[in-house]
Amino acid sequence: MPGAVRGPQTLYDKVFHDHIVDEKEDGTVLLYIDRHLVHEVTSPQAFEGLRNAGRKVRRPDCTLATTDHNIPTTSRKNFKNVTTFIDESDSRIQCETLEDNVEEFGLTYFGLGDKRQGIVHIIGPEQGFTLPGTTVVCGDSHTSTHGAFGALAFGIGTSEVEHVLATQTIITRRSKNIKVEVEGDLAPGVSSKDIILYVIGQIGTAGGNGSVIEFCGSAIRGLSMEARMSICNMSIEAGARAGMIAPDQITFEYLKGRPLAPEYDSAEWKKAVNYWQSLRSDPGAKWDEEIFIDSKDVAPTVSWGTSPQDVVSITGVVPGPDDFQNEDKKQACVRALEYMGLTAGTPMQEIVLDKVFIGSCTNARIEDLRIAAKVVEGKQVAANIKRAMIVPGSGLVKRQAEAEGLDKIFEAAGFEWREAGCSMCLGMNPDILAPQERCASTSNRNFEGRQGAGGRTHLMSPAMAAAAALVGKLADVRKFSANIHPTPRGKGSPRVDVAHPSDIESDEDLDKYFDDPEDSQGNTVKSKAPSTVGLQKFTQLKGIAAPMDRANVDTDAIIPKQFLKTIKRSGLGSALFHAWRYDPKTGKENPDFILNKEPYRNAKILVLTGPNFGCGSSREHAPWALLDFGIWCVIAPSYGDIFFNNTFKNAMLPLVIDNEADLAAIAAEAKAGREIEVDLPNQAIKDASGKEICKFEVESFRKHCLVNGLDDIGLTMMVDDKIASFELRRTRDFPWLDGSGYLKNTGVAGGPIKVAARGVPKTRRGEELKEPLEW
Ligand SMILES: CC(C)[C@H](C(=O)O)[C@@H](O)C(=O)O
Ligand code: SF4
Repeated sequence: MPGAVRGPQTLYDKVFHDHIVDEKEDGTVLLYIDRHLVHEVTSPQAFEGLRNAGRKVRRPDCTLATTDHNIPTTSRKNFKNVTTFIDESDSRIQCETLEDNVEEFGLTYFGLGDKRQGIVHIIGPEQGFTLPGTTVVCGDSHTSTHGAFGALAFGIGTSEVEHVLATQTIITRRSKNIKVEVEGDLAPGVSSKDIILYVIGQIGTAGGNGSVIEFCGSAIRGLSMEARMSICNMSIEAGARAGMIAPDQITFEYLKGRPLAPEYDSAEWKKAVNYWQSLRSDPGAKWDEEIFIDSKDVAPTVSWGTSPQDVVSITGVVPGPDDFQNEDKKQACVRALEYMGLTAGTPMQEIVLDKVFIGSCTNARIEDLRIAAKVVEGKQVAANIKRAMIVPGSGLVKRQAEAEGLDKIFEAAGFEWREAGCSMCLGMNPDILAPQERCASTSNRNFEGRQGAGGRTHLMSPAMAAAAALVGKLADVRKFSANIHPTPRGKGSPRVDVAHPSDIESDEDLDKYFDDPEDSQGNTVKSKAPSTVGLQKFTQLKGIAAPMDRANVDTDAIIPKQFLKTIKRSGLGSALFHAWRYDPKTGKENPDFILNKEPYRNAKILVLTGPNFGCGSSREHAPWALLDFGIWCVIAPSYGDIFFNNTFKNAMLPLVIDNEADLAAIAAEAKAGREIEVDLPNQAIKDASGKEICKFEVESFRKHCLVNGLDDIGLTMMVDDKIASFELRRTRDFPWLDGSGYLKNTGVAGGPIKVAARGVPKTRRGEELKEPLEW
C-alpha cells in the first residue's frame, strides 16, 4: 500500500513496494499476492500438502483454476466429463485431481465444459482477473505474460503454490531493474514476437537473470494488449523473473467490461484508473541496466537452434561455430546444429518443414489468429506439410474467431481447427512431433525434445508461421503481398498424420520408470530421496560430484514433459536428464552420459561449468528428480530464477560459484572422481582431505531455514496478524481486488464452483454443469 515518500522509482519498485507485508533486515520480503492462477500440472502436490497439514486456501476469491496442459484439443461436442474424455491415464488423473481439489477447497474453476476454459495466461487477462498494479503468480513460468498490464507477475514452483494457497503471500527478495526501450515504428511484417526474439538474441537467455525487465519506448506504446502480452510472455526466455509494461489508455480500454475488472465508469473504476495511471517509472529512476533497440534493426526473426537465443533474421543463414567467440557457445552451436539436423551456411528460407503449430500462451489470442488468417486466406497449405494446426488460446478466443469466420479460412487452407489448450507447445497431450520432424511454431521454447522427443522447433510469429505453412519451408512473410505459388494439396483437404509418440512416451513406459526402473545391468534403481522433503536439515554434505560442461541446461532437459504427469513428488530420479541419459530407440542407458558412469552414479553434488542451469519452466519436478537421484547440491555460475528458488524449498542447496578459478578447482576434483564437502554452516567447499577450496555466499534467511530444517509455510503463518492487517489496508485502498465476481455469482458465497460430474464420485461431487456460466 502507498507508503512514505521515496526517491524516483521504477514501475517494478512501485508495485513491489505496495505489496510488502513484512521485510527482514537481510532483504527477505513477505510479498502479498493479489491473483493466483492454478493449473493441473503444478498444483496436485500443493493441494496434497495443504490437505496433509489441515490447511485451507486463504483467498479462494483471489484464485482461479483451469485445466490446459494435459487436455486433448479434439472436438468437445460430446464432452461429458474429463474421465470419459481424456484417454491417457496420467493426464486424466491430473485433471481429475484438479477437479477434486477445486471442489474440496471451493475454488473458481473453468473446466472443459466451460467456454471460458483455456491456457491459464490467456484466460486471466481475458476475464479481467489480471489487473494493473497487482501481483500475479502461477505455478508456471509464463506468468510473466500478465506483466503487460503493469502487474508484477511471475512463475513459481509447486512448493510456492502451496505457500500462496495457504497464506496468499510469497517469500522473495527484490529483483534488479532492466529497461528495454524499443523506439520507432515497426517495419511491415514485423510483430511483437519479432521484437522479443530479437531482444533475446541480443541479451541471451541468461541476460535477464535476477531481474525484472520493463519494456518501454514508442514501439511498445504502439502495441495492442495482445502484442504486449507476447513480449512479456517471453521475458522468461530472456532469463527475467518478470516483464512489465506501464498501463496506459490501451490497457484501460482492454479492461473495460471484463467480468472481473471494476465496473466501467463506476466510482471504483475511476479510483482504479487513478491509481493505475500512477504506475509508471519516474524520471530519474535507477536502472541496473538499460538496453536500447532501434525498431529499424528488427526484421521477421526465426530461431535456428535449441535455445530461444539462437535466432536470425529470416533473410539470414544458419550460423556455424565460427560465428561465435566463446568456446561454450561454439560447442553449444555444434550440438544444436546436430540436433536440428542443419548445416551452417544454409539459407533459412531453404529449411523444409513437416508441421506448423499456431498456438500457445505466446501467440494464440484473437489478434494472432486474425493475422495468420489474413496470410493464408484463399491459399493452400503446401503439400509437404503433414499437419498444420490452429489451437486457439481459450474457448472465448475460439468463439470469437468462429464469429469472424476465421475457422473457415483456416480449414479451407488445409489447417486443423482445434479446441483450446497448450497442445503442441509442449506436447503433454497427444499433439506432438515425431522424432526429427521439423515444426514452424508460434510457441516460446525450442529446447531439445520440447514438442516431442527428437522434434525440431523453429520459433516465429503467427504471420511467419502462416507463411511457412503455405510455402512448406521457413518463409519471409513480407513476400506475401506479392503472389506466392505454393504446391497445391491433393483434393484440397488436409492430410492429418497421427502423432507418433516414441516408446518412452507411452503410459506403460512411464509407469515402468515411475515404479522400479532398471539400470543397464537390469538392476532395480531405487529412489534415494527421503519420503518427505522440505524439513530435512542441510548442514554438511560430503560426496561424489558429477561434472557437466554445459551452459543453459533447461528444466525440459532436466526432466522432460512426459514425466510431469504425476501427482506425486517422488519417483522421478530415473527420469532425470532422460533424453541424454537413455537411448531413445532402445531405452538403454547411454554409456557416455556422466551419471551413467562410475563413480558418478552415486553423485550427491552436480557441478556445472556453464551458466544458467535450470532455465525455462517452473516445474519443481526438476529439483524433485535431482533429489530422487540423490543429488542434494548443485554448483554453477548462475541459475534460472525459478529453479533456484525451487531447490531451496526442497532442502537442497544451489550454490553460485562465479569465480572462474574456484569453479575450475571444484570441477577438477569432480572430474578426478574425488569427493568434495559442502559445509553450509561455515559456507565453505572443501576437498576430500578437508582442505578448503573456496568460500561461498548464501542468503542468511535461506541458510537459516536449511540448517534448521524450517518449513516456510509454518513460518509465514506465524505472522498471520501482519497478513490480516495488510488485507484490511488492501480492502480500504484497492477495494476492487477483493472477492472477484465468480464466487458471488454462484450464489454460494465462498462455496465451490460446480464441475462436471464423473461416473465415480471421489469426494463431494457437484451436479453436472449443464450450461457454463455466462458473462
Ligand atoms: C508445466 C509448467 C511447469 C511449464 C512452465 O512452467 O513453463 C509449462 O507451462 C511449460 O511451458 O514448460
Ligand atoms: S508455454 Fe506452452 S505449455 Fe507453458 S503455459 Fe504456455 S502454452 Fe502452456
